[in-house]
Amino acid sequence: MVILETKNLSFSYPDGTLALDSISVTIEKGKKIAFVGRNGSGKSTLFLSMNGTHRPKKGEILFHGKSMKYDSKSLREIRKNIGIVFQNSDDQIFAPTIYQDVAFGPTNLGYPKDKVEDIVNKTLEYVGLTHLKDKPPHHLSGGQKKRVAIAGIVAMDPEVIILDEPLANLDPVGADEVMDLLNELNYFGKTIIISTHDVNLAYGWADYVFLMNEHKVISEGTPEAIFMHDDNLKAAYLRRPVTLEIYEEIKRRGLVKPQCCPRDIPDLVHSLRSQQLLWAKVPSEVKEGDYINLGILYGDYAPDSGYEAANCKVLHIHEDGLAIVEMERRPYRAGSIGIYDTSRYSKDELCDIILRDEIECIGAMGKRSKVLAERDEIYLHVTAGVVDRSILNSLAGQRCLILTNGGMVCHALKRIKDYMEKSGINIPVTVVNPDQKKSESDNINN
Ligand SMILES: Nc1ncnc2c1ncn2[C@@H]1O[C@H](COP(=O)(O)OP(=O)(O)OP(=O)(O)O)[C@@H](O)[C@H]1O
Repeated sequence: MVILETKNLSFSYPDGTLALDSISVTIEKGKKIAFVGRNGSGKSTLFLSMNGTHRPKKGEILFHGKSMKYDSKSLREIRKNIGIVFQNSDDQIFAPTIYQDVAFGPTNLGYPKDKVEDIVNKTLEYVGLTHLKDKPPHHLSGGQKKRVAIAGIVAMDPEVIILDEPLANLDPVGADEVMDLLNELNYFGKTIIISTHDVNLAYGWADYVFLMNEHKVISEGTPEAIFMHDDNLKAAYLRRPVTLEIYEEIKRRGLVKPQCCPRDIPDLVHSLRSQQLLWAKVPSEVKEGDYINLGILYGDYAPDSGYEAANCKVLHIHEDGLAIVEMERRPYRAGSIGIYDTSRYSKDELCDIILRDEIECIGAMGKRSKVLAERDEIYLHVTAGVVDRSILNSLAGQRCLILTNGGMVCHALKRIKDYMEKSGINIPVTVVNPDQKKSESDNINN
């Protein structure tokens, strides 16, 4: 279903600078959309047009199929439903305290005081800023300010959230936290639109990509369709994403399956091709006939087993120290992934599960789970890219546990099941503390 649309949209600034030149885009509801283009290509101007801040010189914008109007009542309605998070958080945050800042939107919408209080408290908890609510925003770090700005928009419960360069000036942990938040919002049905020059982010994250250059959309499509074609990237002065760059290099060496389009590390690992004989550099003490462990490959090697560590027999050592080695199949079971739902958190239960299941790798997704783990001194091995990292670790035989809550439980399960389906590798995965009441009622209903 289309939620937002622009038709032949053109816009020039009062000084005559043309910023948008006949832009026609269609945004599907519930999708993750990235506008990618170099500086000055028109992304920010397009976003400000999409929420009615800029009035187009030509063309129109449609929200739910209705042409945007510019009287104050219509604009208020549009801005409630299409929220923008600016690139620079200081342009967005202005109230004396974080609480007041987040309360600004809902108050302006005319909600009663107790409703505003309820919304702000829930939103601050959601973005993990409750403990800072009475602080002045200018004392916060860049990542915290970004979360306040997002909270201010989320508090109005818009259908579409637009973020201009959401990761600009954030450190890797701050960036991961913001992306976790956006994924969660999208999982609960929000349409998320971002602008970025980061091709890796757009390629790995988006469902659909628009490439912009010189005030125009020059191509659009799935990330695979856009980023596999150098012509597209050249035209927009962009580079190829790193995962594709690595894939192409190892493809040239015949080490991967052809026609893959890896979007993340698990995809890249899965694209590796089986090889029976290969050249390898071996330590000087190794003799012909020895076994050495060269690493881990799986998939084609052992289609019936979940996982395989490839041990290699050294057949011949060449005088330059390189050896021809033959891979031997040594199937092992994959590790496992447990998901612990922290909305039913109990420290004692969690510690029992960690001991009982001999968990080797614990990751936390979402602010609430991280805060609980920190409070109770549960050591977290992974705090970013938690699902992918757990998949990779479980493929290497580890027993992993993901702490998360709410809709992210289903999100993590889905991501792992999608990977299993795509790769044909079976990773045991369960919610280790299921909702008893819900499972009983599910049983009754079934
Ligand atoms: N207030 C303004 N007055 C005049 N020209 C402007 C103004 N704001 C932006 N422009 C011009 O409009 C064009 C599009 O700018 P815009 O900020 O939309 O691009 P962008 O893709 O968001 O860039 P960036 O990636 O640097 O944020 C540029 O040529 C820019 O110089």
